[in-house]
Amino acid sequence: MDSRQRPYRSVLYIPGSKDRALDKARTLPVDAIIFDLEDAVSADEKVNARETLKAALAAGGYGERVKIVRINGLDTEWGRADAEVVREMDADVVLLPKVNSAADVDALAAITGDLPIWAMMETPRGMLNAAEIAAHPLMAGFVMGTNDLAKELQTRFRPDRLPLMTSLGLCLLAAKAEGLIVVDGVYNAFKDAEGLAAECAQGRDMGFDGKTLIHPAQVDVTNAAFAPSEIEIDLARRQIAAFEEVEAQGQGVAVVDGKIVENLHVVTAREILAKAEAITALQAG
Ligand SMILES: CC(C)(COP(=O)(O)OP(=O)(O)OC[C@H]1O[C@@H](n2cnc3c(N)ncnc32)[C@H](O)[C@@H]1OP(=O)(O)O)[C@@H](O)C(=O)NCCC(=O)NCCSC(=O)C[C@H](O)C(=O)O
Ligand SMILES: [Mg+2]
Repeated sequence: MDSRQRPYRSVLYIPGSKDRALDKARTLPVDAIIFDLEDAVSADEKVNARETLKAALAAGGYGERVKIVRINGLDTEWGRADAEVVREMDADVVLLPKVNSAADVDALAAITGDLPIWAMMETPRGMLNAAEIAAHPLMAGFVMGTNDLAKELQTRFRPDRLPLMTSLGLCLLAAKAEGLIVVDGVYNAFKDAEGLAAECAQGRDMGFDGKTLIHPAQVDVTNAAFAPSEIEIDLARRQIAAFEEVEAQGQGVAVVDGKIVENLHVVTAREILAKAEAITALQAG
């Protein structure tokens, strides 16, 4: 599957120390999993969690889901050993928390070699350096850490997320400029499906590929929000057909539902259809 079309609608955090959750994830319809060794694991459990997670990944059963391991920061007592163990794990990606600069990414790459790296974008300095972090040759994805960001920026929670908009926008710009995957932060109230749906819709409108999740109850809402809707698929098909018709007559502009359709709109329409097909293929596989 073309990595740009690969769905990342739902990216579920699982504490690396919790056997039941590690097992449950094998049955959940998520596009990717973040196996966490950082904030979801208490200090007392950190060392054991590494071995628990290594064994779970070796046992397999996660199918097509992208396997991302979030290590502790390299400035902590666990980070270096985590990074060394990730090299021996069956992981697709290593996720580095609290990335401040491209130098932080270099330091991880010196341990993990050519394993693709994703960055937690969750510090004020990371926001200011988002472009250089995104441009690192091993960087493949950004994850918004909206809890840490809110803490560092001393913001208040607002349903419209106005206090976080500058940060979300900076990371989206940097990620899109480099062709990275970029997924939105978590919605903490995991029993509030309505609030989650509203935040997913906002994230989708802004251009995020998907959302990070903390509980299985959040999966269906998120998968639906970040998949092309039937209305979008139908419009994309009609736009392509209308454009091909006028193009055959030597013209460059079609009109669909009273709106112009030019070549650039057809590019978007084709991406929507490709994303829908990729989701269908993933669900079938
Ligand atoms: C929030 C939770 C502590 C709730 O756990 P629990 O009380 O066990 O929930 P339930 O009883 O409703 O669970 C039902 C079953 O689902 C499984 N489960 C629960 N959570 C997960 C999960 N995340 N992945 C897979 N499976 C899960 C339970 O084991 C039950 O299974 P079963 O018994 O077999 O039916 C808990 O959901 C949790 O710990 N969530 C993850 C929290 C987490 O990862 N936090 C760190 C990431 S958030 C963050 O750090 C973002 C960023 O850095 C930032 O700064 O913003
Ligand atoms: Mg965080």
